[in-house]
Amino acid sequence: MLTFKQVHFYYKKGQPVLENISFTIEPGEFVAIVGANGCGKSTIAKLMDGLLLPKEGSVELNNLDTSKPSDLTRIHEQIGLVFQNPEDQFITTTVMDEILFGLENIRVPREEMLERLQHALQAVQMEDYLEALPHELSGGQKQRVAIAAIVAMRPKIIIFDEATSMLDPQGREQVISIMHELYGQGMTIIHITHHMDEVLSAERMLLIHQGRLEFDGDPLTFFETMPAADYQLHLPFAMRIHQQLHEKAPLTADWKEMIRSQWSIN
Ligand SMILES: Nc1ncnc2c1ncn2[C@@H]1O[C@H](COP(=O)(O)OP(=O)(O)OP(=O)(O)O)[C@@H](O)[C@H]1O
Repeated sequence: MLTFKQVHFYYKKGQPVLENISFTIEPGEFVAIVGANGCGKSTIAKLMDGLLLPKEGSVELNNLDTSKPSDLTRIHEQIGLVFQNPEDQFITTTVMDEILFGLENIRVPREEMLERLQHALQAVQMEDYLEALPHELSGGQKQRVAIAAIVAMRPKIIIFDEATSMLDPQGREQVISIMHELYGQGMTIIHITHHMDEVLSAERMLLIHQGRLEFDGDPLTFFETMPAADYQLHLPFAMRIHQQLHEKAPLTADWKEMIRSQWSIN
């Protein structure tokens, strides 16, 4: 369980970025975090991981507190971060070394390393690229290797911080599908994104607006009932089309079903 309790944060005193943010994410949830540029989404990701500390309030992961230095190692073991630019994450020369590097750091036994390596590459469908050089891969493949390196560490939570934003539509779809695979296996997925079509694939959406948590709930409900444009958010494509066809008509159950089935949401 990941809990933000009345979190306040600023980089410069007198210029608050986050004010009184409280929410709890249960194990196995798929949560999208959205909001306009600069609203504080990446700051939230860094607070979750203990890279930043709240100025007031607390961030706790399974009774571990990010403000306690003695808790940080165990917090880092449980949270993996995937960033927008996978190249920022690469340290070594081959795909295999990239994944083994993290495992060596946390002293995983050799036999288990091979099993984790195989499983992680399978999860992102990159088994055939063991000896490939990460820098020579396509953008989508690089991102999948970055995800494999995190998956191999077996975190409980993976935060994807705009991890699809540099990818073409096919690459985005692959990454979203990997998120759903991991979610299906019980992992907690936190997806920070500007793509509202992707938000519909989450079961819950947190909207940050002017430093505050403005909405916490079902994404479809948000787009049906709240003025997305007021928060600098686009309507998802399917809902835009529906709105143009049936100006202001409420979404029918079968339309909702169709939108959900696009992402195989149950
Ligand atoms: N290291 C820093 N020092 C000072 N200000 C910062 C720092 N990092 C971020 N900020 C500021 O804090 C605010 C929130 O930034 P953050 O990166 O969390 O927003 P975001 O919602 O992730 O933005 P985007 O959608 O553009 O990626 C912004 O005004 C940003 O300029």
